[in-house]
Amino acid sequence: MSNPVRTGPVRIGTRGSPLALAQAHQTRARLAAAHAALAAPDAIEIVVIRTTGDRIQDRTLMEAGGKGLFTKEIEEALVAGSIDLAVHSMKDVPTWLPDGLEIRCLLPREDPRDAFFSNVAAHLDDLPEGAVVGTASLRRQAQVLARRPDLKVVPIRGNVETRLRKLADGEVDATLLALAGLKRLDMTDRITSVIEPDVMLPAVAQGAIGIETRVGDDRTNALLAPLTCEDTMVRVSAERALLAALDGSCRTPIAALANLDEAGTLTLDALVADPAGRQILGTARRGTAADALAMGRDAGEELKSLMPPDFFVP
Ligand SMILES: NCc1[nH]cc(CCC(=O)O)c1CC(=O)O
Repeated sequence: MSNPVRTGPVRIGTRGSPLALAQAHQTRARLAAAHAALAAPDAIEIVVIRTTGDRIQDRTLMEAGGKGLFTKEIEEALVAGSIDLAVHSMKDVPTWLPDGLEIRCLLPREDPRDAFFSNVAAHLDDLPEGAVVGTASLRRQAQVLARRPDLKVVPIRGNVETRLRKLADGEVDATLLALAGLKRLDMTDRITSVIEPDVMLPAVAQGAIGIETRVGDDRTNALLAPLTCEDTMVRVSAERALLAALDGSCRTPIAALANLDEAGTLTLDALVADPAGRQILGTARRGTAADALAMGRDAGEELKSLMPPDFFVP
Protein backbone atom coordinates (compact mmCIF):
# COMPACT_ATOMS: atom_id res chain seq x y z
CA MET A 1 0.00 0.00 0.00
CA SER A 2 1.40 3.41 -0.89
CA ASN A 3 1.45 6.28 1.55
CA PRO A 4 -1.78 8.28 1.40
CA VAL A 5 -1.02 11.99 0.95
CA ARG A 6 -1.52 13.78 4.26
CA THR A 7 -3.02 17.21 4.27
CA GLY A 8 -2.72 18.13 7.97
CA PRO A 9 0.16 19.98 9.64
CA VAL A 10 3.71 18.74 9.11
CA ARG A 11 4.68 17.09 12.40
CA ILE A 12 8.32 17.38 13.49
CA GLY A 13 9.48 14.86 16.08
CA THR A 14 12.29 15.88 18.42
CA ARG A 15 13.80 15.30 21.82
CA GLY A 16 12.91 17.88 24.44
CA SER A 17 16.42 19.06 25.34
CA PRO A 18 17.15 22.74 24.73
CA LEU A 19 19.57 21.81 21.93
CA ALA A 20 17.12 19.43 20.24
CA LEU A 21 14.34 22.03 20.44
CA ALA A 22 16.62 24.68 18.93
CA GLN A 23 17.33 22.29 16.04
CA ALA A 24 13.62 21.54 15.55
CA HIS A 25 12.79 25.25 15.53
CA GLN A 26 15.57 25.89 13.02
CA THR A 27 14.07 23.19 10.81
CA ARG A 28 10.59 24.69 11.15
CA ALA A 29 11.92 28.14 10.23
CA ARG A 30 13.71 26.78 7.16
CA LEU A 31 10.58 24.90 6.03
CA ALA A 32 8.43 28.00 6.50
CA ALA A 33 10.91 30.13 4.56
CA ALA A 34 11.03 27.63 1.69
CA HIS A 35 7.26 27.08 1.36
CA ALA A 36 4.68 29.86 1.59
CA ALA A 37 2.03 27.30 2.56
CA LEU A 38 4.05 26.37 5.67
CA ALA A 39 4.45 29.93 6.92
CA ALA A 40 1.10 29.85 8.77
CA PRO A 41 1.58 29.40 12.53
CA ASP A 42 -0.32 26.08 12.64
CA ALA A 43 1.18 24.56 9.48
CA ILE A 44 4.05 22.86 11.34
CA GLU A 45 3.75 21.13 14.70
CA ILE A 46 6.66 20.25 16.97
CA VAL A 47 6.12 16.97 18.82
CA VAL A 48 8.44 16.34 21.79
CA ILE A 49 9.39 12.69 22.34
CA ARG A 50 11.28 11.39 25.36
CA THR A 51 14.11 8.99 24.47
CA THR A 52 16.05 6.46 26.52
CA GLY A 53 19.04 8.81 26.40
CA ASP A 54 16.97 11.53 28.08
CA ARG A 55 15.99 9.26 30.97
CA ILE A 56 19.56 8.24 31.79
CA GLN A 57 21.09 10.97 33.91
CA ASP A 58 23.13 9.13 36.52
CA ARG A 59 25.35 6.94 34.37
CA THR A 60 27.53 7.70 31.42
CA LEU A 61 26.02 6.74 28.10
CA MET A 62 28.72 4.17 27.57
CA GLU A 63 27.72 2.34 30.73
CA ALA A 64 24.11 2.44 29.62
CA GLY A 65 25.28 0.71 26.47
CA GLY A 66 23.79 0.37 23.05
CA LYS A 67 23.45 2.64 20.08
CA GLY A 68 20.57 4.88 19.18
CA LEU A 69 19.78 5.99 22.73
CA PHE A 70 18.70 9.39 21.45
CA THR A 71 16.85 8.20 18.36
CA LYS A 72 14.95 4.96 19.06
CA GLU A 73 11.63 6.30 20.36
CA ILE A 74 11.58 9.07 17.76
CA GLU A 75 12.12 6.55 14.96
CA GLU A 76 9.31 4.40 16.37
CA ALA A 77 6.97 7.42 16.15
CA LEU A 78 8.10 8.01 12.58
CA VAL A 79 7.45 4.40 11.58
CA ALA A 80 4.05 4.51 13.34
CA GLY A 81 3.16 7.68 11.44
CA SER A 82 2.55 9.92 14.46
CA ILE A 83 5.24 12.30 13.17
CA ASP A 84 6.32 13.08 9.59
CA LEU A 85 9.95 13.91 10.11
CA ALA A 86 12.56 13.57 12.84
CA VAL A 87 15.30 16.12 13.47
CA HIS A 88 18.55 14.64 14.81
CA SER A 89 22.10 15.67 15.62
CA MET A 90 23.77 13.41 13.06
CA LYS A 91 26.47 12.66 15.61
CA ASP A 92 23.87 10.71 17.61
CA VAL A 93 22.43 8.78 14.66
CA PRO A 94 23.57 5.13 14.52
CA THR A 95 25.39 3.85 11.45
CA TRP A 96 22.43 1.87 10.19
CA LEU A 97 18.87 3.21 10.11
CA PRO A 98 15.81 1.02 10.70
CA ASP A 99 14.14 -0.44 7.60
CA GLY A 100 11.72 1.98 5.98
CA LEU A 101 13.46 5.15 7.21
CA GLU A 102 15.99 7.37 5.44
CA ILE A 103 17.96 10.57 5.88
CA ARG A 104 17.98 12.45 2.60
CA CYS A 105 18.16 15.93 4.04
CA LEU A 106 21.08 17.48 5.92
CA LEU A 107 20.95 21.15 6.89
CA PRO A 108 24.08 23.26 6.27
CA ARG A 109 26.70 22.05 8.73
CA GLU A 110 27.62 24.22 11.69
CA ASP A 111 31.26 24.54 12.80
CA PRO A 112 32.33 20.95 13.64
CA ARG A 113 35.05 21.83 16.19
CA ASP A 114 35.01 21.23 19.93
CA ALA A 115 35.10 24.05 22.47
CA PHE A 116 37.22 24.18 25.63
CA PHE A 117 35.95 25.54 28.94
CA SER A 118 38.14 26.26 31.94
CA ASN A 119 38.58 28.80 34.70
CA VAL A 120 42.26 27.90 35.17
CA ALA A 121 43.69 27.77 31.62
CA ALA A 122 43.11 29.37 28.23
CA HIS A 123 43.86 26.18 26.27
CA LEU A 124 44.14 22.45 26.83
CA ASP A 125 47.94 22.75 26.62
CA ASP A 126 48.01 25.34 29.43
CA LEU A 127 46.23 23.21 32.05
CA PRO A 128 48.38 22.68 35.14
CA GLU A 129 49.91 19.25 35.64
CA GLY A 130 47.40 16.73 36.96
CA ALA A 131 44.36 18.91 36.21
CA VAL A 132 40.96 17.19 35.97
CA VAL A 133 39.05 17.24 32.68
CA GLY A 134 35.37 16.29 32.78
CA THR A 135 34.05 14.44 29.74
CA ALA A 136 32.02 11.28 29.18
CA SER A 137 33.18 11.06 25.57
CA LEU A 138 35.81 8.35 24.95
CA ARG A 139 36.82 10.22 21.82
CA ARG A 140 37.63 13.37 23.79
CA GLN A 141 39.17 11.38 26.65
CA ALA A 142 41.55 9.52 24.34
CA GLN A 143 42.71 12.66 22.54
CA VAL A 144 43.13 14.63 25.78
CA LEU A 145 45.23 11.86 27.36
CA ALA A 146 47.28 11.29 24.21
CA ARG A 147 48.32 14.94 24.26
CA ARG A 148 48.53 15.35 28.03
CA PRO A 149 49.09 11.99 29.75
CA ASP A 150 49.42 13.79 33.10
CA LEU A 151 45.80 14.96 33.10
CA LYS A 152 42.98 13.08 34.79
CA VAL A 153 39.72 12.49 32.91
CA VAL A 154 36.49 11.96 34.83
CA PRO A 155 33.06 11.36 33.30
CA ILE A 156 30.56 14.20 33.58
CA ARG A 157 27.29 14.65 31.79
CA GLY A 158 24.56 17.21 31.86
CA ASN A 159 23.74 20.39 30.08
CA VAL A 160 26.00 23.39 29.69
CA GLU A 161 24.77 25.03 32.91
CA THR A 162 25.41 21.89 34.96
CA ARG A 163 28.91 21.60 33.56
CA LEU A 164 29.77 25.23 34.13
CA ARG A 165 28.60 24.86 37.73
CA LYS A 166 30.97 21.88 38.15
CA LEU A 167 33.75 24.07 36.77
CA ALA A 168 32.86 26.91 39.13
CA ASP A 169 32.71 24.48 42.09
CA GLY A 170 36.17 23.19 41.18
CA GLU A 171 34.85 19.65 40.68
CA VAL A 172 36.64 19.70 37.31
CA ASP A 173 39.27 22.08 35.92
CA ALA A 174 38.08 21.90 32.32
CA THR A 175 35.40 20.42 30.08
CA LEU A 176 34.79 20.10 26.35
CA LEU A 177 31.61 20.52 24.31
CA ALA A 178 30.73 20.68 20.63
CA LEU A 179 30.87 24.27 19.39
CA ALA A 180 27.84 23.65 17.14
CA GLY A 181 25.53 23.04 20.08
CA LEU A 182 26.73 26.15 21.88
CA LYS A 183 26.15 28.26 18.76
CA ARG A 184 22.62 26.92 18.41
CA LEU A 185 21.94 27.74 22.06
CA ASP A 186 23.54 31.17 21.70
CA MET A 187 26.02 30.34 24.46
CA THR A 188 29.35 30.88 22.70
CA ASP A 189 30.19 33.71 25.11
CA ARG A 190 30.82 31.08 27.79
CA ILE A 191 33.57 29.34 25.76
CA THR A 192 37.21 29.72 26.86
CA SER A 193 38.70 28.75 23.47
CA VAL A 194 37.97 26.72 20.35
CA ILE A 195 40.07 23.60 19.78
CA GLU A 196 41.49 23.07 16.32
CA PRO A 197 40.87 19.69 14.63
CA ASP A 198 44.61 18.87 14.64
CA VAL A 199 44.43 18.91 18.45
CA MET A 200 40.96 17.38 18.89
CA LEU A 201 39.44 15.73 15.83
CA PRO A 202 35.62 15.95 16.03
CA ALA A 203 33.13 13.09 16.12
CA VAL A 204 31.75 11.79 12.85
CA ALA A 205 29.09 14.25 11.60
CA GLN A 206 29.57 16.65 14.52
CA GLY A 207 27.72 19.89 13.78
CA ALA A 208 25.39 18.37 11.18
CA ILE A 209 21.60 18.21 11.59
CA GLY A 210 19.89 15.35 9.73
CA ILE A 211 16.22 15.01 8.93
CA GLU A 212 14.83 11.50 8.86
CA THR A 213 11.67 10.53 6.98
CA ARG A 214 9.73 7.44 5.91
CA VAL A 215 10.91 5.93 2.63
CA GLY A 216 8.18 6.72 0.09
CA ASP A 217 6.71 9.68 1.99
CA ASP A 218 6.87 11.85 -1.12
CA ARG A 219 5.04 14.79 0.40
CA THR A 220 7.53 15.25 3.24
CA ASN A 221 10.57 14.45 1.12
CA ALA A 222 9.51 17.05 -1.46
CA LEU A 223 9.08 19.68 1.26
CA LEU A 224 12.57 18.95 2.57
CA ALA A 225 14.35 18.84 -0.81
CA PRO A 226 15.14 22.59 -0.92
CA LEU A 227 16.58 22.51 2.62
CA THR A 228 19.35 20.06 1.99
CA CYS A 229 22.99 21.14 1.76
CA GLU A 230 24.99 19.21 -0.84
CA ASP A 231 28.41 20.04 0.65
CA THR A 232 27.27 18.75 4.03
CA MET A 233 25.91 15.60 2.36
CA VAL A 234 29.29 14.87 0.76
CA ARG A 235 31.29 15.50 3.95
CA VAL A 236 28.96 13.52 6.21
CA SER A 237 28.75 10.67 3.66
CA ALA A 238 32.53 10.29 3.75
CA GLU A 239 32.62 10.35 7.57
CA ARG A 240 29.72 7.92 7.97
CA ALA A 241 31.19 5.55 5.38
CA LEU A 242 34.26 5.41 7.62
CA LEU A 243 32.06 4.63 10.61
CA ALA A 244 30.31 1.84 8.70
CA ALA A 245 33.64 0.30 7.64
CA LEU A 246 34.87 0.36 11.23
CA ASP A 247 31.67 -1.41 12.25
CA GLY A 248 29.34 0.61 14.45
CA SER A 249 29.15 -2.21 16.96
CA CYS A 250 32.60 -1.59 18.39
CA ARG A 251 32.96 1.18 20.93
CA THR A 252 36.48 2.22 20.04
CA PRO A 253 36.89 5.99 20.10
CA ILE A 254 36.56 7.21 16.50
CA ALA A 255 37.02 10.73 15.16
CA ALA A 256 36.76 12.01 11.59
CA LEU A 257 36.40 15.22 9.67
CA ALA A 258 35.88 15.72 5.94
CA ASN A 259 36.25 19.08 4.26
CA LEU A 260 35.37 20.19 0.76
CA ASP A 261 37.25 23.19 -0.64
CA GLU A 262 36.19 25.62 -3.36
CA ALA A 263 38.19 23.74 -6.00
CA GLY A 264 36.12 20.64 -5.24
CA THR A 265 38.83 18.76 -3.35
CA LEU A 266 37.49 16.52 -0.61
CA THR A 267 39.83 15.69 2.27
CA LEU A 268 39.16 13.22 5.06
CA ASP A 269 41.10 12.97 8.32
CA ALA A 270 40.27 10.11 10.66
CA LEU A 271 41.60 8.40 13.75
CA VAL A 272 40.90 5.60 16.17
CA ALA A 273 42.43 5.43 19.63
CA ASP A 274 42.59 3.27 22.68
CA PRO A 275 40.46 5.00 25.34
CA ALA A 276 43.49 5.54 27.61
CA GLY A 277 45.09 7.62 24.86
CA ARG A 278 48.24 5.47 24.78
CA GLN A 279 48.02 5.11 21.03
CA ILE A 280 46.28 7.02 18.28
CA LEU A 281 46.11 5.63 14.76
CA GLY A 282 45.35 8.21 12.13
CA THR A 283 44.91 8.27 8.39
CA ALA A 284 43.88 10.72 5.66
CA ARG A 285 42.44 10.63 2.16
CA ARG A 286 42.11 13.16 -0.63
CA GLY A 287 39.76 13.03 -3.60
CA THR A 288 36.63 14.62 -5.03
CA ALA A 289 32.98 14.64 -3.96
CA ALA A 290 32.32 11.61 -6.15
CA ASP A 291 34.85 9.62 -4.08
CA ALA A 292 33.23 10.40 -0.70
CA LEU A 293 31.93 6.90 0.07
CA ALA A 294 35.02 5.12 -1.27
CA MET A 295 37.34 7.42 0.69
CA GLY A 296 35.46 6.81 3.93
CA ARG A 297 35.27 3.06 3.41
CA ASP A 298 38.92 2.78 2.44
CA ALA A 299 40.15 4.88 5.37
CA GLY A 300 37.93 2.88 7.74
CA GLU A 301 39.24 -0.43 6.44
CA GLU A 302 42.81 0.74 6.84
CA LEU A 303 42.24 1.77 10.45
CA LYS A 304 40.40 -1.45 11.19
CA SER A 305 43.31 -3.50 9.89
CA LEU A 306 45.76 -1.53 12.05
CA MET A 307 43.77 -1.71 15.28
CA PRO A 308 45.17 -3.94 18.01
CA PRO A 309 42.61 -5.83 20.12
CA ASP A 310 43.12 -3.63 23.19
CA PHE A 311 41.52 -0.72 21.35
CA PHE A 312 38.18 -2.39 21.85
CA VAL A 313 36.22 -1.26 24.89
CA PRO A 314 34.78 -4.32 26.60
N1 LIG B 1 26.38 13.68 22.34
C1 LIG B 1 25.45 14.74 22.54
C2 LIG B 1 25.52 15.75 21.46
N2 LIG B 1 25.01 15.48 20.24
C3 LIG B 1 25.22 16.57 19.43
C4 LIG B 1 25.87 17.53 20.18
C5 LIG B 1 26.30 18.86 19.71
C6 LIG B 1 25.72 19.33 18.40
C7 LIG B 1 26.28 18.71 17.17
O1 LIG B 1 27.34 18.05 17.18
O2 LIG B 1 25.64 18.91 16.12
C8 LIG B 1 26.05 17.03 21.48
C9 LIG B 1 26.66 17.72 22.64
C10 LIG B 1 28.15 17.77 22.63
O3 LIG B 1 28.84 16.84 22.19
O4 LIG B 1 28.69 18.76 23.14
